[in-house]
Amino acid sequence: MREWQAELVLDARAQLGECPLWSVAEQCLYWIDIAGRRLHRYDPATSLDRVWWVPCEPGCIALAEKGGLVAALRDGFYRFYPQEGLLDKLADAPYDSRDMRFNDGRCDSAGRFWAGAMYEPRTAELAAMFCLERGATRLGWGPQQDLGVKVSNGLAFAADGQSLFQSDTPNHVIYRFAFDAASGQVGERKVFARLPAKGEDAVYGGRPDGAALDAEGCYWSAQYEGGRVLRFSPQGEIIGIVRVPVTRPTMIAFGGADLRTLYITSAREGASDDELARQPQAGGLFAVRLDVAGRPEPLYQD
Ligand SMILES: O=C1O[C@H](CS(=O)(=O)O)[C@@H](O)[C@H](O)[C@H]1O
Repeated sequence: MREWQAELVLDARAQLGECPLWSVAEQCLYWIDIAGRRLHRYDPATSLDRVWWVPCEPGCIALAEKGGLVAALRDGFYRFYPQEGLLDKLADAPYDSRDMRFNDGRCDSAGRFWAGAMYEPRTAELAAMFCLERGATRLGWGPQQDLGVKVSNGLAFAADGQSLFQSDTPNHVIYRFAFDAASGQVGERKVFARLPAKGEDAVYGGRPDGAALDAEGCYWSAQYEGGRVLRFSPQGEIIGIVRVPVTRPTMIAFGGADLRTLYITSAREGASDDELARQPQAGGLFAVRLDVAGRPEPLYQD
């Protein structure tokens, strides 16, 4: 079992840091603070972190081939142009935004933008996954994929375009779906890995939050409330652990010139005052150098 230790690189104190994305073109890391309603751009060369406020919670972002970002905010789909600070709404949210919001999402190899939505009361498995569709005269969300989960998380697309990974955080499970990158069709779902719930295991190791696949096809999953990131083999076995000095790592991204720096976002949300006093770095951005590379993030195709 390989082990690594992540270190703080940005004391951001985000309420709910999420969705880090490495821009190969800009050599910087975009990331978001969902609860803080902010978009961020961290430049490791200067340690500067630029911030933009947005009108409602951003659930996820993706890099766009024509420049800038796309963003799934609670009330809809937007294009964002960092240079101008311009946020342009292109489609309404496909759900009742009073008790649902977008959460984790990313682009597939065909440049489609996928966004999972979570039912915030978490009292039923009502989360769904939506894919943005571009028609000749219409940009909007395709049919929702009712996933039967509470919180859609951990979205990742296999390099061969034939698998889609997704986790259900409160239910401690990671799924792998059959997927067809050419058509965007989502197929049969199978359990990829299950994590012990509180009380089921001597030491609670957290629950599967955001994730990414590395160049060897291994799935790296941030363990919310577990203070670690787990590396799973393609067969779903835990083969590596990154220790994080805060309880709530939320999502990861491979970055740096060689894509061998693992960036980890984290959260303050849900932590007690006592916990925050013991973990003042909660909500920060962490990093660790690895001996395995990630893959460049697919870009959204306008
Ligand atoms: O991605 C997220 O997951 C966390 C974990 S859980 O749903 O509470 O188990 C959640 O708190 C957060 O709001 C969500 O963005």
